[in-house]
Amino acid sequence: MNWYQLPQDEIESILNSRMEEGLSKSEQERRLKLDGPNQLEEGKKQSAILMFLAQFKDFMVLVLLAATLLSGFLGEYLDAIAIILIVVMNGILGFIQERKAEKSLASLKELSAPSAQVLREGKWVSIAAKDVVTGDVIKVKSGDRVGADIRLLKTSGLQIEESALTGESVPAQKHNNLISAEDLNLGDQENMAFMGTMVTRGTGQGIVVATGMKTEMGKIAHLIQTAENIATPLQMKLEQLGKILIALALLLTVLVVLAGVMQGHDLYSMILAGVSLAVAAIPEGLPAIVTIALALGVQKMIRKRAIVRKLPSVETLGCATVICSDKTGTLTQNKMTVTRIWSQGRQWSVNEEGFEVIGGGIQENNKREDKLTEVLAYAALCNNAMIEEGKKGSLLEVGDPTETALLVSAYKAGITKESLSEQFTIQHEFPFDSTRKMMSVVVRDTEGNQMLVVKGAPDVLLEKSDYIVWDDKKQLIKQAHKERIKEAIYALGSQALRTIAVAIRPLKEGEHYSQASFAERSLTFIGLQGMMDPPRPEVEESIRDCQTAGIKTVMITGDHVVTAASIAKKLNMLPNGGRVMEGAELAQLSDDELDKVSEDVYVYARVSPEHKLKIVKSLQRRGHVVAMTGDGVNDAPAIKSANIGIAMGITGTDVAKEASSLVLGDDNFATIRSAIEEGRNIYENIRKFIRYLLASNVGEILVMLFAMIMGLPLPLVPIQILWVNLVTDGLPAMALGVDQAEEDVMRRKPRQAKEGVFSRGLGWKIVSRGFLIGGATILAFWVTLKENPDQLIVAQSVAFATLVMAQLIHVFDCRSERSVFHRNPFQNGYLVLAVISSILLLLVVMYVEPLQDIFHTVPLSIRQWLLVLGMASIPTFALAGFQLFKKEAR
Ligand SMILES: Nc1ncnc2c1ncn2[C@@H]1O[C@H](COP(=O)(O)OP(=O)(O)OP(=O)(O)O)[C@@H](O)[C@H]1O
Ligand SMILES: [Ca+2]
Repeated sequence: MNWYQLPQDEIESILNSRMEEGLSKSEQERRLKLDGPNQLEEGKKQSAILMFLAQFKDFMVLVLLAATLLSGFLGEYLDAIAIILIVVMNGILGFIQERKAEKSLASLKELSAPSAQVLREGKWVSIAAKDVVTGDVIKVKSGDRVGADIRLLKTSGLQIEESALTGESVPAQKHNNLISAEDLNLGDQENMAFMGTMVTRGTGQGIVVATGMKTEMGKIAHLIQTAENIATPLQMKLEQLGKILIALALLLTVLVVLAGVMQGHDLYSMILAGVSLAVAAIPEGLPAIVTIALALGVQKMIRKRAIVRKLPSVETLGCATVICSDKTGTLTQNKMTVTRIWSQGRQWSVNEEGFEVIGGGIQENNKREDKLTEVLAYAALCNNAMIEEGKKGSLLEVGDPTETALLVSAYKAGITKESLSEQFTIQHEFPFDSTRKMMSVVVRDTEGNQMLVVKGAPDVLLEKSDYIVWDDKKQLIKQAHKERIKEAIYALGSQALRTIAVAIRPLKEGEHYSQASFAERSLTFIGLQGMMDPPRPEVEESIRDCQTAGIKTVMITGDHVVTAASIAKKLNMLPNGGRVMEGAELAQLSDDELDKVSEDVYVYARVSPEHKLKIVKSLQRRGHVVAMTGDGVNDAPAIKSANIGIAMGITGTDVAKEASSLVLGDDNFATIRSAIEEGRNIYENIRKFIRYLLASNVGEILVMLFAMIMGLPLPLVPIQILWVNLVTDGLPAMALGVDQAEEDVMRRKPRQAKEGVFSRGLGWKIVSRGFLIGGATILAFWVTLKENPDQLIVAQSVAFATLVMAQLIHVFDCRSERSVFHRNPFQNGYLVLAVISSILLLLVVMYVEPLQDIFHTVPLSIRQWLLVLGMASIPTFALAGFQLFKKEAR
């Protein structure tokens, strides 16, 4: 038996569910326990223990452990145990960092989980797709990803793209009829919808027949294991860089060992020191900290309602040079109110009380004219929204704001859907789509006359009109009429009003069309309604911020040119000399022609979603990094090709969201701005700790190298090197990863997408500060050794303290691209805490007696501490002070 061969009643009885009712909440919960969640199983995750052990698989760590064991056998128990402890602690630190990174990534995935519409005891509710069970009555619409296997029992123009299952990329037409054939393959089961496929058109309802791994998708799921967590470009660059750094660190270490042996140090202690140095100098923590910085930044973005779906886009965000944004709902509030009505050359203004003729001066409040009634009634008839009288005379509105606005204007004249339904029954609907820019219904009145009622974009409707009602008579439309209508459209549009026109066509008995393009022609033009959609208050400032940040903002809208341009002006998006281009013109231009002008266009009006792709491509050819918003199925290609594809969280379809790398939880333009700011900041933070970590490592290596070259004894013992690495690489580096943005991040030009890790002077800063850290430390060591020639341990303690303090001071310098004097050092509380605890740990190993033995330290005198602090300040303040001096001198 196959589901597609069964009639509705049999399916209902097998699954114990009814199409009109759906399941109850308790029944759904029971079945969910029985069948398990409606999810495809993911590949096995690495267990915690394995992840912990993986921290030690590093080659140099193994060498260190081996060398330590050797020294243990040779009787240096204390040293051996201490080294092993530090290595283990290093492993724990790495483990915690990696775990945290993974957890944050997992919670990100959760956020973008899809939902489903199901019937619960007769009421439609939205639930998480993973809670859907067999027997659930479920509904899908254009733009949805199907959440389970469904036997379709009601469909309306439903088309589903099933390439994920069948390989067929042309959408399949679906219906709800019984199919009797045996052994149909999935592609031919036209009354079924399968999990993971995409609805490209129409709507459908049905009963869920399989969930989770039992679905057709589940059966092949092992073939398509999700390969998520792609590394970001920066992570990949760092991985390459990591290899170079390892090689470099090893090379320098070998150099240190060789120089030491040549200077007469004994081979064994040099090797142990060398291996410790290599372990310390290899920045093994870098990838994990990068991930943490990315993940924490992303969580911060979520709090600002920007949900990142693809981690790499966090980096790209900071490089954006153009934002192409929808108008309605993103730049404006999508709260529509009809304020003007035009019909037969007469205009009314609409306010709370009612209608008022403009220009004529005659108050006709509450006295309805037929011309007015027709425009209002037809717009309410061809309408999918609903309004209900709520408490205290307020109106509850459900549906598309454009449509509720039309219901409200009709309501003000006493026309409601209920009163209309006494007169008309709706027989068929051609739903609205942004390409046709209109919607129509076929209605029959009480006398049995059929007619088509259309509402939509006025300029488009006018093109399709052969007649007009003028002087209350239907007549052929003349040029003069058209001029009057165009004037009216222009007048409404320049007041930033969105315009909707209404038209009709009487149908002959039995005349019926299955396609909108045949039905919507030879119309009779009735009138216009103009509605206000105020700009979102925060948008103007965000647009200004973007301009200061070197980012161009472009409006792309399906709305009329004049309306679009006048809103763009209000928002300061349209500079003097900036161009406004219409979709029709855009469609005519070749790619080359468009490239010549796309730089100057700030508003694209009356565009179809398909045009967005053309705009993205052109801007990209001009070298732009493009952020592009969208919500519908046909926005998906543009969202995908944009460098940063942005989907609307509220109005967006599953398809758009899946194509996107960023979802706006509130559909608000201001959120894009915040995301870009955060994206820039995350990248800067990553640069900050790369700079800090690498400069520290360069310093560590150079101390040893200088000592060997100068023929001095070892300035640091292995355990000290390892300790420095553990303490300074851990907390302070992580605290830099969550540092506050510099005040001027949004006043800089966008970063070049191709820029290298070390660009903008970072490489120089690392080398110069590392050199100074190494130099200052060796100087402190040398001075102390001169004073106490036979007390190496004192000089080593001074070197140890100097190296640590130099790094802990330098960490504050890393917070700014300019210099340490530009920022308040106490602003980042985490960093202050990290530094204080590191200093305490330093004091502990220097002043707690049993630890002194292990760490080869002795307490220092005040004079020696002054030396330590003086030397440790040099790397940070010398250059910064010099620069400050230079600036002041200028
Ligand atoms: N529900 C509807 N029924 C009929 N016509 C509509 C409806 N919604 C919008 N229109 C008309 O179609 C035009 C294009 O609408 P579309 O949804 O493509 O873009 P938009 O909402 O105006 O702007 P944006 O693209 O910025 O969201 C509108 O200007 C309006 O005239
Ligand atoms: Ca280090």
